[in-house]
Amino acid sequence: MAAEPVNLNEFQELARLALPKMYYDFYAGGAEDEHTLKENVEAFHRITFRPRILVDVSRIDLSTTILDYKISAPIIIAPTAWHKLANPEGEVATARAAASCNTIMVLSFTSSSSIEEVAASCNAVCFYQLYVLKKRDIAATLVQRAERNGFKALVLTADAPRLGRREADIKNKMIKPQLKNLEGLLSTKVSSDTGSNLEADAREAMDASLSWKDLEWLRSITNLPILIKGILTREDAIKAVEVGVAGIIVSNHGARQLDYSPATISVLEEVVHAVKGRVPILMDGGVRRGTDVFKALALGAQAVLVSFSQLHL
Ligand SMILES: Cc1cc2nc3c(=O)[nH]c(=O)nc-3n(C[C@H](O)[C@H](O)[C@H](O)COP(=O)(O)O)c2cc1C
Ligand SMILES: CC(C)CC(=O)C(=O)O
Repeated sequence: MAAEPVNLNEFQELARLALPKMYYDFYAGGAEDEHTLKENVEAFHRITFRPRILVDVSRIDLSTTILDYKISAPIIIAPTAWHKLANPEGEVATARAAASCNTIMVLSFTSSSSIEEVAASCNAVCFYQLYVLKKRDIAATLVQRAERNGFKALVLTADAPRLGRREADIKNKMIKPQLKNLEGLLSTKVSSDTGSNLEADAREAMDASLSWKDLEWLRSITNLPILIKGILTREDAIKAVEVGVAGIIVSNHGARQLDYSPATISVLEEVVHAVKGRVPILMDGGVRRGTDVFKALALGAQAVLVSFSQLHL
C-alpha cells in the first residue's frame, strides 16, 4: 500500500492514479500553455521569509473572521465544479468537511449536489458562487434558493465570460456532467462531440455581456453580501469597492481561464494597497502549503481559498 500522503502535492498524485484520465485532466488542467498554472505555484516558491527569533509563540490562534463568521483558520473552500466526479457523495461530503473543520464552503454554480442537499447535510457556513447566464431569471432563481437555504453570501465569479481554452478537455472530449441546480431550468443536452462540450455549452449559456453595471441588478435581487472573484488589478479592485462589494477574491480561476494572467500572489499586494482596508481581500491560486497561506496573509489577505476536490479520495 502506498504511504499516507503528507502534503497536497502527494494527494494530487494519488488522484492521478485513482481517477479516470478525463476527470483528472479536468481537475488538474489549466488553459492553453498552462503558463499561469505553473506560475501560480512558482511565484509562491520565489517568496522567502525574514524570520525573527525568540518571540513567544507558545500560544497561537489561527482563527479569523470572514464577513463576521468566525473560522478556525484563514483557509476556506473554493468553489469547484462537480465533486461527484471524485466521490459519489459530492459536495455534501465537502460541506461536512467544512463543518468539521469549522470553516466556510463556497458551493460552485456547477456543483453536482444541489443547494438544498448541501444545506440539509450539515451546519457548515456556505456561500453560493454564481455565474450569470444569458437567461437572467436563472440567476435570480438560484440566488433565491441560496437565500432560502441559509447561504450567507454570494460569490460572483467575474473571470469567465467564456470558458478558458483547456486543451486537455478538448482532447479528451470532456463530457459535461449533470448540473444539479439547473435541472428543469436549462436544457442539459450534449451539444457537440467535436471537442470539449464544456466549452461549447458554456459559450451558448454564459452571458458574455456581463459588466460592472450589472452589479446593481444583482444587488437589486438579493440582500446577501456579494463578493467578487477574479480581480487581478488595482483598477478593478477600486471599481469593485465603488460598486459596493462586501469582499474581493484575487483569483485567476486556478489558471483555467486566461493563460498569461499573472500569478495571483504576485498581484495581491497591488490590490491590497488599492483597497486600503475598505473591504476584506481573499486570494486563491497555487496555495498548497501552510507557508503559502502565511505568505498570502503577510501580503495582506484576510484568508485564502483552496480547492478540495482531491481530498475526497
Ligand atoms: C476542478 C476545478 C473546478 C473549478 N470550478 C470553479 C467553479 O465552478 N467556479 C469558480 O468560480 N471557480 C472554479 N474553479 C476555480 C477555483 O475556485 C479557484 O479559483 C482555483 O482552483 C484556485 O487555484 P488552485 O486550484 O491553484 O488552488 C475551479 C477550479 C478547479 C481546479
Ligand atoms: C465548467 C465550468 C463552468 C466550471 C468552472 O468554473 C471550471 O471548471 O473552472
